[in-house]
Amino acid sequence: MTLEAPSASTYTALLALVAQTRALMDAVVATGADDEEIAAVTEELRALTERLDAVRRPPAEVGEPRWLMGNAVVGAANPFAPPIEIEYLPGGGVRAEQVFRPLHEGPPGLVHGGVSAMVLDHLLGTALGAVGRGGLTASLTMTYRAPVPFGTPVVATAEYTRSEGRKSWADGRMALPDGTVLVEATGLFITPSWFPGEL
Ligand SMILES: CCCCCCCCCCCCCCCC(=O)SCCNC(=O)CCNC(=O)[C@H](O)C(C)(C)COP(=O)(O)OP(=O)(O)OC[C@H]1O[C@@H](n2cnc3c(N)ncnc32)[C@H](O)[C@@H]1OP(=O)(O)O
Repeated sequence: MTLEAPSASTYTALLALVAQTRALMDAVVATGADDEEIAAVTEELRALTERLDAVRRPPAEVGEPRWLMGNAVVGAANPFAPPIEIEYLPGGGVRAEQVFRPLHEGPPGLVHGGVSAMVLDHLLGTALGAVGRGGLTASLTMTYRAPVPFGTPVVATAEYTRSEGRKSWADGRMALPDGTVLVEATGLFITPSWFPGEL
């Protein structure tokens, strides 16, 4: 069964809910509230969680209108997503600029290496999707050259490099706006034999 896209008003309401939830997550990471206040907020959150949980939707299939809304990197409906907005470059390849937050912390004051890998994995996959070579990540190799800061813009780019049958490769990197490379990634993606190949 195809899941319809949400109406414009539901979409707008959902974006507001997600933005508020992201703000909540940031506040939780940084809070210095005492135990009584933490317990009181937890109770309020329990009630809110029950209200939303009472109306669940089934997960979307690949290519359906909602299929990337729950995505952990770009999902409009996913508070965990940084979120990343991807730009398709005219000469091929993709680009995304983002400011990471304390929510993405690994070593104190720096972005977690797994978060960098998650973002670059998605960007590599999108670069391949853009040239009709969509697939699942089979392997991802990361090279961490310098720490990724939060609170300041970071630019990620990726592009298709080559294919052999169902296997395709892409390269990507994260850099400071002045071009200083922080992290590099190369990935092998495989179009599963079950995938019809049309999005
Ligand atoms: C579904 C499409 C979506 C399209 C979307 C496009 C839009 C884009 C937007 C979203 C962008 C998201 C980007 C994030 C993408 C993830 O996060 S995907 C989630 C993480 N990855 C997974 O869950 C994948 C789990 N693994 C699998 O499902 C299966 O192992 C795979 C990768 C589909 C391969 O299975 P298979 O097709 O049965 O592979 P198989 O026939 O055994 O092997 C085929 C060939 O690949 C080689 N191979 C297989 N696995 C490996 C490996 N790990 N390493 C090296 N070589 C390997 C084999 O040796 C063989 O080589 P040849 O003999 O042909 O030379």
